[in-house]
Amino acid sequence: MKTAVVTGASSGIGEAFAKMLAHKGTRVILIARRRERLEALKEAILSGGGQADVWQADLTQNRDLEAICDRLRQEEVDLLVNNAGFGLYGPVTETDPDREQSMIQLNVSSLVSLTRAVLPQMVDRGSGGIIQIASTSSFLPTPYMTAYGATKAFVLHYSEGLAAELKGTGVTITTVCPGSTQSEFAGLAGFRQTRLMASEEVARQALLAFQQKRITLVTGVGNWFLTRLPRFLPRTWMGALVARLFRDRT
Ligand SMILES: NC(=O)C1=CN([C@@H]2O[C@H](COP(=O)(O)OP(=O)(O)OC[C@H]3O[C@@H](n4cnc5c(N)ncnc54)[C@H](OP(=O)(O)O)[C@@H]3O)[C@@H](O)[C@H]2O)C=CC1
Ligand SMILES: N[C@@H](C=O)C(=O)O
Repeated sequence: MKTAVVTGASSGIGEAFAKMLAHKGTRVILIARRRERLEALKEAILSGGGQADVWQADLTQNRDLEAICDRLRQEEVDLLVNNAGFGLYGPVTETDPDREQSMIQLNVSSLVSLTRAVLPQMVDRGSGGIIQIASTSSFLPTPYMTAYGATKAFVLHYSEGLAAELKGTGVTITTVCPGSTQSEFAGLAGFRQTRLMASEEVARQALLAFQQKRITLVTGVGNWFLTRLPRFLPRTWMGALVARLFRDRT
């Protein structure tokens, strides 16, 4: 039986990944802070005949992160879904600096640590891979979600670089860039989203792209066009355009 690790499995896109992977016969290791949510998900998976384990952790806390990385080094991991993340909406001068640091820690540093924890064993075996959850925001400056967009730009560049480094090793990295998706994300970030895709649809497209060894996936045709705009418009225009779209989104 294959083993997949899903961070941020207690809601939204991560929960959808966990359910889908378990349904396909993969054992899933569920990581997030809210233990009761993870235990309920584990029960649902077990009662459907699947296998799941709960590893509760706050991935912004070094002690928790290191403990998870140690456990991962001792597991045979076939797939890591680096999904845990959150956003922060508002003018940079008005957002909470501590929350911003936590976001950078979770969206960037933890993702890198978890990636490094599983990669050596995958390369040694010559199999397995990682799905990294970035965003359509990875491609554009995102005024009013400025730091969030920058964290997701990091995820895209880091992961595409890694994918190229790993060519020929048997290990693949698929970076998934969702647009607005139904989950707890917008409420927690403090803004309104429009034209939402279901979390299940994001997970479904992502698993298919991973299976096809695609390097990058933008979910949805409209989102795909949005991410291509910077090729045709000056970067300063992109910033101004997104500022108009993102202003007054509370
Ligand atoms: N929804 C959207 O519109 C989009 C989302 N994304 C990305 O998708 C990913 C998933 O978000 P989504 O499902 O939408 O949002 P949710 O808020 O529904 O899910 C976020 C998940 O991350 C977990 N998480 C948050 N903080 C921590 C932490 N400190 N330690 C461990 N786990 C944590 C949460 O669990 P818990 O609170 O229990 O710890 C939760 O399971 C994120 O990386 C997000 O940036 C990208 C583009 C668009
Ligand atoms: N790309 C999204 C966030 O990551 C959004 O459109 O809200």
